[in-house]
Amino acid sequence: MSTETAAAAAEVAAPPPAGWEEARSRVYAVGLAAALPTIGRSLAEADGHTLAEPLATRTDLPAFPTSSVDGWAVRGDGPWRVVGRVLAGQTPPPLAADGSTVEIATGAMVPEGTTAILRIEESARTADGRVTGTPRPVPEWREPGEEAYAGEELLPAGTPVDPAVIGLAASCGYDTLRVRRRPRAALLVFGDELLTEGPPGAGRVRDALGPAVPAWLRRYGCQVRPADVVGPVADTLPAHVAAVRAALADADLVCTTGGTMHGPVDHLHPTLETLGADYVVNTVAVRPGFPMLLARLVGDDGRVRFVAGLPGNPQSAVVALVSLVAPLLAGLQGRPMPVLPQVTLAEAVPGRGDHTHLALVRWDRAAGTAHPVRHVGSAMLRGLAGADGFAVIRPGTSGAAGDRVPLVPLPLTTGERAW
Ligand SMILES: Nc1nc2c(c(=O)[nH]1)N[C@H]1C(S)=C(S)[C@@H](COP(=O)(O)OP(=O)(O)OC[C@H]3O[C@@H](n4cnc5c(N)ncnc54)[C@H](O)[C@@H]3O)O[C@H]1N2
Ligand code: MOO
Repeated sequence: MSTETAAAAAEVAAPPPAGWEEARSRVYAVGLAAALPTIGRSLAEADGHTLAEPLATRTDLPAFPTSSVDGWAVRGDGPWRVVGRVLAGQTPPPLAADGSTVEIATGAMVPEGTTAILRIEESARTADGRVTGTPRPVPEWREPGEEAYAGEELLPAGTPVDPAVIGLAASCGYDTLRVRRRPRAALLVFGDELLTEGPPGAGRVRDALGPAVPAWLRRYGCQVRPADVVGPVADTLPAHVAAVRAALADADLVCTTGGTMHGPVDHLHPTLETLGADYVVNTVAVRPGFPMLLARLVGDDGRVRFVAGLPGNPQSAVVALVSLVAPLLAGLQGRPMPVLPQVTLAEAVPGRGDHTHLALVRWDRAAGTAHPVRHVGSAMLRGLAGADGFAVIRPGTSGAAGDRVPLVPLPLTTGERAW
């Protein structure tokens, strides 16, 4: 069979593209089925991981009755005779007699027998040194279990570990957390036309994905070491096979850029076939980004790894990241499927026939509105650099101003789009 005939036959045999939402759910499900192993991490090293078990408090919170003010812990009616002092960190003896008091510091354990705490600034001393004053009617201490009872589940498994979670875990008595190992990702850049430095010209373009994709992957929780970014890989099948095989040795997810189509030097599909990969998704009915794919490989050790084929057009590669890679990584980390916020279109956005249209927009969070940006060709990155995400225009529809549509946010952190 000639090359042309073989390519034509492959086209005919190719399965239809997956719908965008169907592709996302399928990818999430295979990610969750291959969720990464759980490990113990000290609280200092847990940021960015995912809880593998629910967070349940190890004691009542607070663990003991705790004074919330500086003042006097009193028993019975005043004036009160001072019998001691209790500071934070101490275990006080009981207040045994009516008419007695101990000086107490904020955070100190309230002695048994205390009937009220009088604030220092609302107290006075008699000539013989006794304490007088009127305690406020509301208790000035925190009762054990007021925040949570011992054993109570505070956060479910699958919760991303952030500074607030770390602080809560510490206050509940944890030294380490059971978390999912963070995904290890690698990036292979394909394309002999790519320059890795200097201005583009004379048929050659700058590699825009080698520098950018690792940063996007890190924002989705991946570890990507500098040595995990390789390219441009020579446009030959043996070079592609060797590069993907080497990257798979360590990575849970290998992303590739370019070569997803069936052009004369597009070697990704033959590479996947050579390596015995199964397609989870092979093309998605979305514009831009149609030729994106996700394939799964099971190693001799039973370990499941993934190859995400990002199209070469730079904006399309980012569409593939938000469409396939984000749900895959959520599954691998044991997190819930990302829920897409709803936004109101500030202007009309055209549909793309029977394909989903992902349209770059700036998201005004205060107003809940999405504003289409300019310079959004799939080969362009100018619009992306001023956008917060993609408005989702469903197949067979177009977006009118005022329509409510889902938004796929870019994984930007606070302050990265300050207008
Ligand atoms: N006959 C057809 N040709 C194409 C179709 C089609 O349906 N029929 N689809 C087009 C679409 S849509 C896309 S997207 C691209 C995807 O192609 P590949 O994934 O095979 O990517 P390449 O051909 O390697 O590159 C496409 C384009 O992007 C530039 N590129 C590649 N890598 C980078 C990089 N790292 N940084 C910057 N720019 C990059 C490359 O130079 C090309 O201009 O296929 C269409 N063709
Ligand atoms: O799908 Mo391509 O990604 O439209 O440029």
